[in-house]
Amino acid sequence: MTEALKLTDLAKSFPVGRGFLGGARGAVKAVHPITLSVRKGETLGIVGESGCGKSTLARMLVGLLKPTSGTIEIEGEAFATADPAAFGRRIQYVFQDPISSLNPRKTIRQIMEAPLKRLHNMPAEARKERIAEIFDSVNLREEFLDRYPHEFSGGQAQRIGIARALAASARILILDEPVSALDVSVQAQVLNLLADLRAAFDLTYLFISHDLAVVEAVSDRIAVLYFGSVVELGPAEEVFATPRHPYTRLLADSAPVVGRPLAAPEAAGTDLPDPLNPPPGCAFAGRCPHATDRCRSEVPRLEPIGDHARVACFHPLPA
Ligand SMILES: Nc1ncnc2c1ncn2[C@@H]1O[C@H](COP(=O)(O)OP(=O)(O)OP(=O)(O)O)[C@@H](O)[C@H]1O
Repeated sequence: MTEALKLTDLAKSFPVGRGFLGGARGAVKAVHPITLSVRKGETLGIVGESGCGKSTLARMLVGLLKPTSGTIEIEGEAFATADPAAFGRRIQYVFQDPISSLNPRKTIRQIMEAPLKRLHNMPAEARKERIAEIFDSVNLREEFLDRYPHEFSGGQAQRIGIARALAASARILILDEPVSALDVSVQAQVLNLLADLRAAFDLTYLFISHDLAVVEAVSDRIAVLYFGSVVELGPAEEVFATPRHPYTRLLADSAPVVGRPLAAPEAAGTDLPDPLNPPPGCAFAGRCPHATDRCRSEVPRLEPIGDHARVACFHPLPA
C-alpha cells in the first residue's frame, strides 16, 4: 500500500437560492469531478486563485463537507463506510488561522487532550506523556499548556494547531494555507518544522496555498486548480518552470517573485466563468490565447503528457 489518499471523481455542488416553492434555484459547482492519488510520504501542493475550490476540496477530505459524488479512500479504505473516529486518526486538518480555529475558552492542554480522549480513549497518565512528547516535537515549552489560545503569537499558535493534528496520530495532514497569515520570517520556521515532522513521523501532506513560491519549495508534486478542476499535475520542479497548461503559464508569469502571493493574472482578463452557469467547454477558454472552437464546446480531460505530468488541455504548451 503506497497510496495515502485516492480520490475518484470527487465533486461538490452547493445548492443556491430559493425558488418559488422553496427549492434550490441552481447549484454552484465548487469542485468538478477530481481523480488523483497522493503517495505515502508525499507533499502534494494545491494551488489556484481565490474561489477555485481549494477549501471545498480540503473540507471534503476531512469529512467537514459531504461530497456530492465520487469517493475518497484513505490508506486503502473508503471514507464513507468507515467510522469517523477511524478517519480522524488518519487524516487531520490544519487551519489557516490558528487562533480562531482553537476554542478560546479552553486551555491548550484541554485542546490537546480532546483527540486523545475521543479518538484513542487514552487514560490520563498516557495523555500527559503523549502531549509532552508532541509539544517537544513542535518545539513548544510544556508550560504553554496551561495558557489560552489568545496568549500566543501567530507562529506559536500555528505550532499548536499542528500539535493538535499530530495528537490524533494522523499520518495525513491537510495544510490549508498554513503560513499565509504569518510574517515571512515566521513562515520559514513553520515550513522547516513541517519538513522535519514529515520526515520524523512519515507524514503525507496536502499543502494548499495561493503562494506559488511556497508551494514550489515544499511540494513533491503540484496540482493546479482552475474553476474547480485540476488542469495540470506534475513534479514541483517542472510545473511552473515548464508549464504545459496556458493557465499555469499565466500563473507562473504573474507571480515570479519569491513570496509574492498569487493574484488573479491581469494579462488575459480576469473574468472567471459564472459558477452558476459554467461554460460548455474548457473553463479557461475565455481567457486563453490559444482557445479554438473545440475548447469552447468540449471539456478537456486530465491526460498524461510527457513522463510524469498530466494536463487538461487540447493545445498544451511545448515542454
Ligand atoms: N457554502 C457554499 N455555498 C455556495 N457556494 C459556495 C459555498 N462554499 C463555497 N462556494 C463557492 O464554491 C467555489 C469554491 O470556493 P472555495 O472556498 O472552495 O474556493 P477557494 O479556492 O478555497 O477560495 P479562497 O482561496 O478564496 O478560500 C466558489 O465559487 C465559492 O463561491
